[in-house]
Amino acid sequence: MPMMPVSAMRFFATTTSDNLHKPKPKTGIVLMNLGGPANEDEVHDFLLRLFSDGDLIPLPLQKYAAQVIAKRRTPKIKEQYNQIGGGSPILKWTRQQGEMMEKVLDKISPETAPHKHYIAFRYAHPLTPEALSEMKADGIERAVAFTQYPQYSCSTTGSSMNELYRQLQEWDPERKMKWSVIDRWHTHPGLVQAVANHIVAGLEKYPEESRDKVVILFSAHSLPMEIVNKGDYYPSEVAATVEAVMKLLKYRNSYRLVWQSQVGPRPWLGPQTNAAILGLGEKGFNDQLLVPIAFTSDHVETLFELDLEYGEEAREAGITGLTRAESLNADPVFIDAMADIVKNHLKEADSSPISKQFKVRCPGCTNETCQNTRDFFDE
Ligand SMILES: C=CC1=C(C)c2cc3[nH]c(cc4nc(cc5[nH]c(cc1n2)c(C)c5CCC(=O)O)C(CCC(=O)O)=C4C)c(C)c3C=C
Ligand SMILES: [Fe+2]
Ligand SMILES: [Fe+2]
Repeated sequence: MPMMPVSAMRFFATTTSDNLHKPKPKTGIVLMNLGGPANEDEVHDFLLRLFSDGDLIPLPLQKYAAQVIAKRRTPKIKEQYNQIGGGSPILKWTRQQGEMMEKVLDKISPETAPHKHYIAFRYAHPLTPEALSEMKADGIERAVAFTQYPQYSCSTTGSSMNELYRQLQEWDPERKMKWSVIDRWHTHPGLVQAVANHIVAGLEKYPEESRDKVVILFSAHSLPMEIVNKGDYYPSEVAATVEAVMKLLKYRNSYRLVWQSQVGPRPWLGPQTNAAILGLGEKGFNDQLLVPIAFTSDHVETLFELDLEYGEEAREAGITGLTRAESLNADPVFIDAMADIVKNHLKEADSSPISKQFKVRCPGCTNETCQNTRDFFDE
Protein backbone atom coordinates (compact mmCIF):
# COMPACT_ATOMS: atom_id res chain seq x y z
CA MET A 1 0.00 0.00 0.00
CA PRO A 2 1.44 3.44 -0.88
CA MET A 3 2.61 5.52 2.08
CA MET A 4 0.49 8.47 3.18
CA PRO A 5 2.54 11.70 3.39
CA VAL A 6 2.60 13.22 6.88
CA SER A 7 1.35 16.52 5.42
CA ALA A 8 -1.84 14.76 4.38
CA MET A 9 -2.69 13.41 7.82
CA ARG A 10 -4.27 16.71 8.89
CA PHE A 11 -7.06 16.14 6.38
CA PHE A 12 -8.37 13.16 8.31
CA ALA A 13 -10.91 15.40 9.95
CA THR A 14 -13.34 12.54 10.27
CA THR A 15 -11.13 10.25 12.38
CA THR A 16 -11.82 12.02 15.64
CA SER A 17 -12.70 10.40 18.98
CA ASP A 18 -16.32 11.13 18.07
CA ASN A 19 -16.12 8.79 15.17
CA LEU A 20 -14.63 5.94 17.18
CA HIS A 21 -18.17 5.25 18.38
CA LYS A 22 -19.72 5.37 14.93
CA PRO A 23 -20.64 2.08 13.22
CA LYS A 24 -18.53 0.99 10.26
CA PRO A 25 -19.77 2.81 7.15
CA LYS A 26 -21.52 0.56 4.66
CA THR A 27 -21.37 2.92 1.69
CA GLY A 28 -18.52 5.33 0.97
CA ILE A 29 -19.31 8.30 -1.27
CA VAL A 30 -16.35 10.06 -2.78
CA LEU A 31 -17.04 13.69 -3.62
CA MET A 32 -14.73 14.51 -6.52
CA ASN A 33 -13.91 18.07 -7.40
CA LEU A 34 -11.17 20.38 -8.58
CA GLY A 35 -10.18 21.71 -5.15
CA GLY A 36 -8.40 24.91 -4.35
CA PRO A 37 -5.50 26.12 -2.22
CA ALA A 38 -6.53 26.45 1.44
CA ASN A 39 -3.97 29.21 1.97
CA GLU A 40 -1.39 31.12 -0.01
CA ASP A 41 1.38 28.61 0.72
CA GLU A 42 -0.58 25.98 -1.21
CA VAL A 43 -1.04 28.09 -4.36
CA HIS A 44 2.16 26.98 -6.10
CA ASP A 45 1.58 23.25 -5.64
CA PHE A 46 -2.07 23.62 -6.64
CA LEU A 47 -1.03 25.28 -9.90
CA LEU A 48 1.77 22.76 -10.44
CA ARG A 49 -0.67 19.83 -10.20
CA LEU A 50 -3.15 21.66 -12.41
CA PHE A 51 -0.67 22.44 -15.20
CA SER A 52 0.81 18.92 -14.93
CA ASP A 53 -2.56 17.39 -15.82
CA GLY A 54 -2.62 16.47 -19.51
CA ASP A 55 -6.38 15.78 -19.29
CA LEU A 56 -6.92 19.46 -18.44
CA ILE A 57 -4.14 21.19 -20.34
CA PRO A 58 -2.06 19.05 -22.69
CA LEU A 59 1.28 20.82 -23.04
CA PRO A 60 4.45 19.91 -24.91
CA LEU A 61 7.10 18.76 -22.35
CA GLN A 62 4.27 18.73 -19.79
CA LYS A 63 6.33 18.25 -16.64
CA TYR A 64 8.81 20.98 -17.48
CA ALA A 65 6.23 23.40 -18.88
CA ALA A 66 4.05 22.90 -15.76
CA GLN A 67 6.93 23.90 -13.49
CA VAL A 68 7.67 27.03 -15.49
CA ILE A 69 4.03 28.16 -15.79
CA ALA A 70 3.15 27.38 -12.14
CA LYS A 71 6.12 29.38 -10.89
CA ARG A 72 5.35 32.32 -13.17
CA ARG A 73 1.63 32.35 -12.33
CA THR A 74 1.88 31.87 -8.55
CA PRO A 75 2.23 35.57 -7.48
CA LYS A 76 -0.81 36.66 -9.54
CA ILE A 77 -3.02 33.82 -8.27
CA LYS A 78 -1.80 34.29 -4.65
CA GLU A 79 -2.99 37.87 -4.90
CA GLN A 80 -6.42 36.70 -6.09
CA TYR A 81 -6.76 34.31 -3.15
CA ASN A 82 -5.56 37.04 -0.77
CA GLN A 83 -8.39 39.23 -1.95
CA ILE A 84 -10.97 36.56 -1.09
CA GLY A 85 -9.69 35.92 2.43
CA GLY A 86 -6.45 34.00 1.80
CA GLY A 87 -7.67 30.70 0.36
CA SER A 88 -10.32 28.79 -1.52
CA PRO A 89 -13.49 27.94 0.43
CA ILE A 90 -14.07 24.76 -1.64
CA LEU A 91 -12.91 22.37 1.10
CA LYS A 92 -15.07 24.03 3.75
CA TRP A 93 -18.16 23.83 1.55
CA THR A 94 -17.50 20.32 0.31
CA ARG A 95 -17.09 19.03 3.88
CA GLN A 96 -20.29 20.71 4.95
CA GLN A 97 -22.16 19.39 1.91
CA GLY A 98 -20.80 15.88 2.54
CA GLU A 99 -21.79 15.85 6.21
CA MET A 100 -25.29 17.16 5.49
CA MET A 101 -25.73 14.69 2.61
CA GLU A 102 -24.74 11.72 4.83
CA LYS A 103 -27.48 12.60 7.31
CA VAL A 104 -30.18 12.87 4.64
CA LEU A 105 -29.02 9.66 2.96
CA ASP A 106 -29.08 7.66 6.20
CA LYS A 107 -32.76 8.64 6.49
CA ILE A 108 -33.91 8.15 2.90
CA SER A 109 -31.80 5.10 2.05
CA PRO A 110 -31.56 3.02 5.25
CA GLU A 111 -30.72 -0.12 3.26
CA THR A 112 -27.35 1.37 2.18
CA ALA A 113 -26.64 3.15 5.53
CA PRO A 114 -24.48 4.15 7.27
CA HIS A 115 -23.09 6.41 4.56
CA LYS A 116 -19.82 8.27 4.83
CA HIS A 117 -18.43 10.90 2.49
CA TYR A 118 -14.81 11.21 1.45
CA ILE A 119 -13.26 14.05 -0.53
CA ALA A 120 -10.96 13.57 -3.50
CA PHE A 121 -9.74 16.83 -4.99
CA ARG A 122 -7.81 16.78 -8.23
CA TYR A 123 -5.28 19.56 -7.52
CA ALA A 124 -5.43 20.34 -3.77
CA HIS A 125 -5.58 18.40 -0.52
CA PRO A 126 -7.25 16.06 0.19
CA LEU A 127 -6.06 14.35 -3.03
CA THR A 128 -7.36 11.00 -4.30
CA PRO A 129 -4.76 8.90 -2.39
CA GLU A 130 -5.82 10.62 0.83
CA ALA A 131 -9.46 9.65 0.23
CA LEU A 132 -8.51 6.07 -0.65
CA SER A 133 -6.30 5.72 2.40
CA GLU A 134 -9.12 6.84 4.66
CA MET A 135 -11.61 4.53 2.94
CA LYS A 136 -9.25 1.61 3.31
CA ALA A 137 -8.80 2.35 7.01
CA ASP A 138 -12.59 2.41 7.39
CA GLY A 139 -12.91 -0.95 5.64
CA ILE A 140 -15.17 0.40 2.86
CA GLU A 141 -16.38 -2.33 0.51
CA ARG A 142 -18.98 -0.39 -1.49
CA ALA A 143 -17.90 2.92 -2.99
CA VAL A 144 -19.52 5.54 -5.19
CA ALA A 145 -17.47 8.05 -7.18
CA PHE A 146 -19.75 11.11 -7.16
CA THR A 147 -18.55 13.97 -9.33
CA GLN A 148 -19.35 17.39 -7.93
CA TYR A 149 -19.39 18.90 -11.41
CA PRO A 150 -23.05 18.70 -12.51
CA GLN A 151 -22.05 18.76 -16.20
CA TYR A 152 -19.54 16.30 -17.60
CA SER A 153 -16.29 17.47 -19.19
CA CYS A 154 -13.22 15.39 -20.01
CA SER A 155 -11.22 18.22 -18.43
CA THR A 156 -12.99 17.98 -15.07
CA THR A 157 -14.91 14.78 -14.21
CA GLY A 158 -12.98 12.89 -16.91
CA SER A 159 -9.67 13.92 -15.35
CA SER A 160 -10.83 13.00 -11.83
CA MET A 161 -12.04 9.59 -13.01
CA ASN A 162 -8.76 8.88 -14.81
CA GLU A 163 -6.89 9.79 -11.64
CA LEU A 164 -9.12 7.55 -9.51
CA TYR A 165 -8.54 4.68 -11.96
CA ARG A 166 -4.75 5.17 -11.82
CA GLN A 167 -4.66 5.40 -8.02
CA LEU A 168 -6.86 2.33 -7.57
CA GLN A 169 -4.30 0.21 -9.43
CA GLU A 170 -1.97 0.96 -6.51
CA TRP A 171 -4.35 1.25 -3.59
CA ASP A 172 -6.65 -1.65 -4.30
CA PRO A 173 -4.97 -4.02 -6.75
CA GLU A 174 -7.14 -6.91 -5.57
CA ARG A 175 -10.28 -4.85 -6.17
CA LYS A 176 -11.76 -5.36 -2.71
CA MET A 177 -13.84 -2.19 -3.05
CA LYS A 178 -16.81 -2.39 -5.39
CA TRP A 179 -17.23 0.89 -7.29
CA SER A 180 -19.90 2.66 -9.28
CA VAL A 181 -19.91 6.13 -10.81
CA ILE A 182 -22.19 9.19 -10.83
CA ASP A 183 -20.67 11.06 -13.73
CA ARG A 184 -23.25 13.84 -14.38
CA TRP A 185 -26.52 15.21 -12.99
CA HIS A 186 -27.03 18.41 -14.95
CA THR A 187 -30.83 18.22 -15.14
CA HIS A 188 -31.63 16.72 -11.75
CA PRO A 189 -34.87 18.40 -10.58
CA GLY A 190 -33.39 19.23 -7.16
CA LEU A 191 -30.38 20.98 -8.72
CA VAL A 192 -32.69 22.86 -11.09
CA GLN A 193 -35.00 23.85 -8.21
CA ALA A 194 -32.12 25.05 -6.02
CA VAL A 195 -30.66 27.23 -8.78
CA ALA A 196 -34.12 28.60 -9.62
CA ASN A 197 -34.68 29.49 -5.94
CA HIS A 198 -31.38 31.38 -5.85
CA ILE A 199 -32.36 33.28 -8.98
CA VAL A 200 -35.72 34.26 -7.48
CA ALA A 201 -33.95 35.44 -4.31
CA GLY A 202 -31.48 37.40 -6.47
CA LEU A 203 -34.25 39.02 -8.51
CA GLU A 204 -36.07 40.06 -5.34
CA LYS A 205 -33.22 42.43 -4.53
CA TYR A 206 -34.22 44.56 -7.53
CA PRO A 207 -37.14 47.03 -7.19
CA GLU A 208 -40.42 45.37 -8.07
CA GLU A 209 -41.21 47.78 -10.90
CA SER A 210 -38.00 46.97 -12.82
CA ARG A 211 -37.54 43.31 -11.77
CA ASP A 212 -38.79 41.77 -14.98
CA LYS A 213 -36.25 43.77 -17.01
CA VAL A 214 -33.25 42.17 -15.28
CA VAL A 215 -31.19 40.02 -17.66
CA ILE A 216 -30.15 36.70 -16.11
CA LEU A 217 -26.55 35.92 -17.11
CA PHE A 218 -25.73 32.27 -16.49
CA SER A 219 -21.95 32.08 -16.23
CA ALA A 220 -19.95 28.86 -16.60
CA HIS A 221 -16.19 28.24 -16.72
CA SER A 222 -15.22 28.28 -20.39
CA LEU A 223 -13.46 25.50 -22.32
CA PRO A 224 -10.68 25.73 -24.91
CA MET A 225 -12.17 25.27 -28.42
CA GLU A 226 -9.76 22.35 -28.96
CA ILE A 227 -11.63 20.43 -26.27
CA VAL A 228 -15.06 21.57 -27.50
CA ASN A 229 -14.19 20.38 -31.00
CA LYS A 230 -13.22 16.93 -29.76
CA GLY A 231 -16.89 16.57 -28.83
CA ASP A 232 -16.83 17.40 -25.12
CA TYR A 233 -20.29 17.07 -23.56
CA TYR A 234 -19.90 20.09 -21.26
CA PRO A 235 -21.23 22.98 -23.42
CA SER A 236 -24.47 21.16 -24.29
CA GLU A 237 -24.97 19.90 -20.73
CA VAL A 238 -24.47 23.39 -19.28
CA ALA A 239 -27.02 24.67 -21.81
CA ALA A 240 -29.41 21.87 -20.74
CA THR A 241 -29.16 23.00 -17.09
CA VAL A 242 -29.87 26.59 -18.13
CA GLU A 243 -32.92 25.57 -20.15
CA ALA A 244 -34.29 23.40 -17.34
CA VAL A 245 -33.92 26.26 -14.84
CA MET A 246 -35.54 28.79 -17.17
CA LYS A 247 -38.38 26.38 -17.98
CA LEU A 248 -39.06 26.02 -14.25
CA LEU A 249 -39.04 29.81 -13.97
CA LYS A 250 -41.48 29.97 -16.90
CA TYR A 251 -38.94 32.05 -18.86
CA ARG A 252 -39.90 35.02 -16.68
CA ASN A 253 -36.83 37.10 -17.62
CA SER A 254 -34.41 37.42 -20.55
CA TYR A 255 -31.34 35.25 -20.15
CA ARG A 256 -28.01 34.39 -21.78
CA LEU A 257 -25.38 31.74 -21.24
CA VAL A 258 -21.87 33.22 -21.06
CA TRP A 259 -18.42 31.76 -20.32
CA GLN A 260 -15.73 32.95 -17.92
CA SER A 261 -12.15 32.28 -16.74
CA GLN A 262 -10.28 31.82 -20.01
CA VAL A 263 -6.55 31.20 -19.44
CA GLY A 264 -3.79 31.67 -22.05
CA PRO A 265 -3.81 32.83 -25.66
CA ARG A 266 -5.63 29.99 -27.45
CA PRO A 267 -9.31 30.32 -28.49
CA TRP A 268 -11.94 29.52 -25.84
CA LEU A 269 -15.69 29.09 -26.00
CA GLY A 270 -17.49 32.46 -25.83
CA PRO A 271 -19.07 34.90 -25.36
CA GLN A 272 -16.86 35.84 -22.43
CA THR A 273 -18.75 36.84 -19.32
CA ASN A 274 -17.05 40.22 -18.86
CA ALA A 275 -17.48 41.20 -22.50
CA ALA A 276 -21.15 40.16 -22.33
CA ILE A 277 -21.73 42.31 -19.23
CA LEU A 278 -20.24 45.35 -20.96
CA GLY A 279 -21.94 44.63 -24.29
CA LEU A 280 -25.36 44.32 -22.69
CA GLY A 281 -24.68 47.44 -20.63
CA GLU A 282 -23.99 49.37 -23.84
CA LYS A 283 -27.30 48.14 -25.21
CA GLY A 284 -29.16 49.61 -22.27
CA PHE A 285 -29.41 46.58 -19.98
CA ASN A 286 -28.16 48.04 -16.73
CA ASP A 287 -29.66 45.37 -14.47
CA GLN A 288 -27.93 42.00 -14.80
CA LEU A 289 -28.03 39.04 -12.42
CA LEU A 290 -25.00 36.73 -12.70
CA VAL A 291 -25.73 33.07 -11.92
CA PRO A 292 -22.85 30.58 -11.51
CA ILE A 293 -24.14 27.46 -13.25
CA ALA A 294 -21.30 24.94 -13.49
CA PHE A 295 -19.92 24.90 -9.98
CA THR A 296 -21.90 24.30 -6.83
CA SER A 297 -19.91 26.18 -4.21
CA ASP A 298 -18.08 29.46 -3.98
CA HIS A 299 -14.54 29.59 -5.27
CA VAL A 300 -12.06 32.07 -6.62
CA GLU A 301 -14.02 32.46 -9.84
CA THR A 302 -17.19 33.60 -8.11
CA LEU A 303 -15.67 35.55 -5.23
CA PHE A 304 -12.80 37.17 -7.11
CA GLU A 305 -13.54 37.06 -10.81
CA LEU A 306 -17.29 37.69 -10.84
CA ASP A 307 -17.69 39.79 -7.69
CA LEU A 308 -14.48 41.83 -7.66
CA GLU A 309 -12.96 41.85 -11.15
CA TYR A 310 -16.06 41.95 -13.36
CA GLY A 311 -17.92 43.99 -10.74
CA GLU A 312 -15.30 46.72 -10.98
CA GLU A 313 -15.21 46.63 -14.79
CA ALA A 314 -18.98 47.02 -14.84
CA ARG A 315 -18.94 49.97 -12.42
CA GLU A 316 -16.24 51.69 -14.47
CA ALA A 317 -18.48 51.31 -17.52
CA GLY A 318 -21.35 52.91 -15.61
CA ILE A 319 -23.32 49.68 -15.09
CA THR A 320 -24.83 50.03 -11.63
CA GLY A 321 -27.24 47.08 -11.57
CA LEU A 322 -24.89 44.07 -11.72
CA THR A 323 -25.43 41.54 -8.90
CA ARG A 324 -24.80 37.81 -8.39
CA ALA A 325 -27.05 35.01 -7.23
CA GLU A 326 -25.63 33.09 -4.29
CA SER A 327 -23.81 29.83 -4.97
CA LEU A 328 -25.57 26.67 -3.80
CA ASN A 329 -23.07 26.00 -1.00
CA ALA A 330 -24.98 24.39 1.91
CA ASP A 331 -28.53 25.14 0.74
CA PRO A 332 -30.72 22.29 2.11
CA VAL A 333 -32.63 22.05 -1.19
CA PHE A 334 -29.34 21.33 -2.91
CA ILE A 335 -28.23 18.88 -0.20
CA ASP A 336 -31.50 16.98 -0.64
CA ALA A 337 -30.72 16.85 -4.36
CA MET A 338 -27.26 15.41 -3.68
CA ALA A 339 -28.75 12.72 -1.45
CA ASP A 340 -31.50 11.92 -3.97
CA ILE A 341 -28.94 11.53 -6.77
CA VAL A 342 -26.95 9.03 -4.68
CA LYS A 343 -30.03 7.14 -3.50
CA ASN A 344 -31.37 6.73 -7.06
CA HIS A 345 -27.95 5.73 -8.29
CA LEU A 346 -27.50 3.05 -5.63
CA LYS A 347 -30.79 1.44 -6.66
CA GLU A 348 -29.49 0.86 -10.20
CA ALA A 349 -25.75 0.63 -9.63
CA ASP A 350 -25.45 -3.15 -9.34
CA SER A 351 -26.71 -3.61 -12.90
CA SER A 352 -25.35 -0.30 -14.29
CA PRO A 353 -22.22 0.82 -12.43
CA ILE A 354 -21.55 3.52 -15.04
CA SER A 355 -24.02 5.54 -17.14
CA LYS A 356 -24.62 5.00 -20.85
CA GLN A 357 -23.23 8.47 -21.54
CA PHE A 358 -20.01 7.77 -19.64
CA LYS A 359 -19.41 4.70 -21.81
CA VAL A 360 -19.05 6.85 -24.94
CA ARG A 361 -15.77 8.74 -25.16
CA CYS A 362 -15.52 11.96 -27.14
CA PRO A 363 -15.31 11.21 -30.86
CA GLY A 364 -11.98 13.08 -30.99
CA CYS A 365 -10.46 11.54 -27.84
CA THR A 366 -7.07 9.92 -28.36
CA ASN A 367 -6.27 9.26 -24.70
CA GLU A 368 -6.23 5.51 -24.05
CA THR A 369 -6.51 6.03 -20.28
CA CYS A 370 -10.06 7.28 -20.90
CA GLN A 371 -10.98 3.85 -22.33
CA ASN A 372 -9.15 1.94 -19.57
CA THR A 373 -11.02 3.97 -16.96
CA ARG A 374 -14.38 3.10 -18.51
CA ASP A 375 -13.51 -0.60 -18.82
CA PHE A 376 -12.36 -0.66 -15.19
CA PHE A 377 -15.50 0.88 -13.68
CA ASP A 378 -17.92 -0.96 -16.00
CA GLU A 379 -17.32 -4.35 -14.36
C1 LIG B 1 -16.83 23.37 -14.37
C2 LIG B 1 -15.82 23.98 -13.91
C3 LIG B 1 -14.51 24.08 -14.55
C4 LIG B 1 -14.09 23.73 -15.84
C5 LIG B 1 -14.87 23.14 -16.98
C6 LIG B 1 -12.70 24.06 -15.90
C7 LIG B 1 -11.92 23.87 -17.04
C8 LIG B 1 -10.63 24.37 -17.17
N1 LIG B 1 -9.90 25.12 -16.26
C9 LIG B 1 -8.66 25.43 -16.78
C10 LIG B 1 -7.64 26.15 -16.14
C11 LIG B 1 -7.66 26.64 -14.85
N2 LIG B 1 -8.70 26.57 -13.97
C12 LIG B 1 -8.34 27.14 -12.77
C13 LIG B 1 -9.10 27.27 -11.62
C14 LIG B 1 -10.39 26.79 -11.49
N3 LIG B 1 -11.12 26.10 -12.42
C15 LIG B 1 -12.36 25.80 -11.92
C16 LIG B 1 -13.41 25.12 -12.55
C17 LIG B 1 -13.37 24.62 -13.85
N4 LIG B 1 -12.31 24.58 -14.70
C18 LIG B 1 -12.38 26.33 -10.59
C19 LIG B 1 -13.56 26.22 -9.67
C20 LIG B 1 -11.17 26.94 -10.33
C21 LIG B 1 -10.77 27.68 -9.05
C22 LIG B 1 -10.60 26.83 -7.83
C23 LIG B 1 -10.66 27.66 -6.56
O1 LIG B 1 -9.71 27.67 -5.84
O2 LIG B 1 -11.55 28.37 -6.21
C24 LIG B 1 -7.00 27.60 -12.87
C25 LIG B 1 -6.19 28.21 -11.74
C26 LIG B 1 -6.35 29.65 -11.60
C27 LIG B 1 -5.58 30.35 -12.67
O3 LIG B 1 -4.39 30.10 -12.83
O4 LIG B 1 -6.20 31.16 -13.38
C28 LIG B 1 -6.57 27.30 -14.16
C29 LIG B 1 -5.23 27.56 -14.78
C30 LIG B 1 -8.62 24.83 -18.07
C31 LIG B 1 -7.42 24.92 -19.00
C32 LIG B 1 -9.84 24.18 -18.31
C33 LIG B 1 -10.30 23.40 -19.47
C34 LIG B 1 -9.57 22.69 -20.22
FE1 LIG C 1 -10.59 25.91 -14.47
FE1 LIG D 1 -10.90 11.39 -23.26
